[in-house]
Amino acid sequence: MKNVEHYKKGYFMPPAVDMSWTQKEYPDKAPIWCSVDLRDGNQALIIPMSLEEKIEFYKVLVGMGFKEIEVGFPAASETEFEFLRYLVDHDMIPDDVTVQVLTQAREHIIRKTFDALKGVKNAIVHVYNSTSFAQRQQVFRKSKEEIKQIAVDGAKLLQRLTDEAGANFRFEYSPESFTGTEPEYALEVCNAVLDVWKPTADRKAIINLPSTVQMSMPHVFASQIAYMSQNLKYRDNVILSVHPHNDRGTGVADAEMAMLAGADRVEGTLFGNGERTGNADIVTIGMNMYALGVDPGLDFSNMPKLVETYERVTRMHVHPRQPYAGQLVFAAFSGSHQDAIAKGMHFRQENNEQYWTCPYLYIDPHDVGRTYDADVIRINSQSGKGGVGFIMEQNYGIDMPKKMREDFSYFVKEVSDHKHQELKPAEIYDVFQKNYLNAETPLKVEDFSLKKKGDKWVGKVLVRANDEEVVLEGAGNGQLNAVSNAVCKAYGIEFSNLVYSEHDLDRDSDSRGIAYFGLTDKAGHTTWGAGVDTDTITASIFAFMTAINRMDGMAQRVKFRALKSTPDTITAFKATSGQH
Ligand SMILES: CC(=O)SCCNC(=O)CCNC(=O)[C@H](O)C(C)(C)COP(=O)(O)OP(=O)(O)OC[C@H]1O[C@@H](n2cnc3c(N)ncnc32)[C@H](O)[C@@H]1OP(=O)(O)O
Ligand SMILES: CC(C)C(=O)C(=O)O
Ligand SMILES: [Mg+2]
Repeated sequence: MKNVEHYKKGYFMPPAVDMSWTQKEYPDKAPIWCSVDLRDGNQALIIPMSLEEKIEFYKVLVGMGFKEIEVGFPAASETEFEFLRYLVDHDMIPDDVTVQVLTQAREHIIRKTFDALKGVKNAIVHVYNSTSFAQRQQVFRKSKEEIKQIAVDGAKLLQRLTDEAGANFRFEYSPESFTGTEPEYALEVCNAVLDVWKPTADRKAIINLPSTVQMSMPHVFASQIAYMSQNLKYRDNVILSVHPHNDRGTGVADAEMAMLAGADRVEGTLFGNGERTGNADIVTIGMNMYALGVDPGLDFSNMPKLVETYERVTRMHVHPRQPYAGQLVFAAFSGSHQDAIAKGMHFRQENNEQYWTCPYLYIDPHDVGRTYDADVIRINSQSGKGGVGFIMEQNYGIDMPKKMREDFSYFVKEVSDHKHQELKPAEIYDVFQKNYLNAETPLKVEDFSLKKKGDKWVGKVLVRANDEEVVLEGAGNGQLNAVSNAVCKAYGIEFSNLVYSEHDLDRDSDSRGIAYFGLTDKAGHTTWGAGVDTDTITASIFAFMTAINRMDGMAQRVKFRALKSTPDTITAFKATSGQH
């Protein structure tokens, strides 16, 4: 980067302050939140929101529990002015909600703002002027005294117009570009404004310190806030507010550390919309508190709806990796993550855990209206048996033996790898069905019969092989054993390490069961099969035959042996079948 010598820090360190706030781990209560979506967020949009869009967004903010909402800059445009009038005329400001309006510290702008406020019961009039070194030097070309005077004059006019209106509006002052302002000077200006307003316990004033342009690391911003908090006049009657932007990508951290350092209030927007890189994201700040067990006092429980409305009315997009809200923020594609999540979910169920401790998921996706099925475990070529097994269990109630899951996961991986895409649950089930379920080649079970003779079972299986029908017969200690012996003897099959399990497919209305078989051949290769039927023994035979069919060299073996029964044998079998 060839121009690095063009840069140096643009902020000023505050004089030494009490830094004991650095010992706090996290804010232990929610701040007063103020949404500036409809003002700072709106002024940063390519196409600012229309009246209808602002109304819809406003309703969402009220519904979430915001008690202070900056509804606009009424002097900026007709839409901004009309929006506030609409809220007043349609009685849309609940008694416990205070609307806030922003104005420059200029007389005609302030007067226009007060025109918009007629009839409003609870309002915060927010006045600002820039105080930074750069703005004093380049924009205003005024001395520190002259800049302070702009603030004082603005403060006086707010007081006068409020008195004239017989209103009880509250006031907020922002030394805009605070982060580029010498802290001692910012303090001097804010104290001068407070001397005009003389805030009381009944009518507190808000001093709002913006990182209009973020310039430092969060601990520097927080120490500037600590300095202001510890030195402001009328401190008990001042609500100290912060308004971080995100130029360095640490808007959230600025807000969080500022709260530790003394801030009582946070201005920000949903999903961090706002000028340039945005404002502090209130969703993330609030959810960060929630995840540490502190109630943020705002309702984020239907995040998908929040995202949908936000994207529609602002025409902005929530990034898939946006904390708590992005499409992919709960998704685990990688095998080891999926395995741990699936085990974590089981552990939670089994142990009735009070606290959320599931690996890889910072919060329970359900708490923000997300689902495990669609949002958490997602399958691609990076996935493993844990994730694939979880999907099959969650979506289809299929709980394969552990080793079968592993075998299955390689099929799934291969399909995903070749298609070069994510596989949805239905596609994963399709892979299962094609590879494991009721396989009918080279041997198709057409019927079977089982009879007890003494302490043995005799099994007869009618199979179709090479397009011929053949009745196979065998005996064994159990029913399956009899069938297995019949088939293995006929085709000279040997296997060991038989794995068997079965369970109900409880999601099925016709109460079908599923059975699984794993067989290991002489070369040590294990093949798996599954069978589904309303009858357990039938399901088991299908599973067994699928595993047999999938053994190495079965097709050649069946072809080579070319077994077939006489028509008489088949007729005789059919006459006695259906007795299982
Ligand atoms: C960091 C922030 O987000 S601050 C909020 C920024 N948001 C907006 O500006 C959106 C709404 N603003 C607007 O629509 C317009 O700026 C208006 C209607 C408010 C004012 O419009 P205009 O008067 O035409 O223009 P503009 O805002 O550029 O005014 C510049 C003048 O105001 C002065 N000024 C700017 N801000 C302030 C302030 N906060 N207090 C006092 N004077 C100010 C400038 O020094 C400049 O003075 P000059 O005319 O002597 O050179
Ligand atoms: C008006 C002020 C508070 C502002 O938006 C900023 O400085 O970012
Ligand atoms: Mg701002």
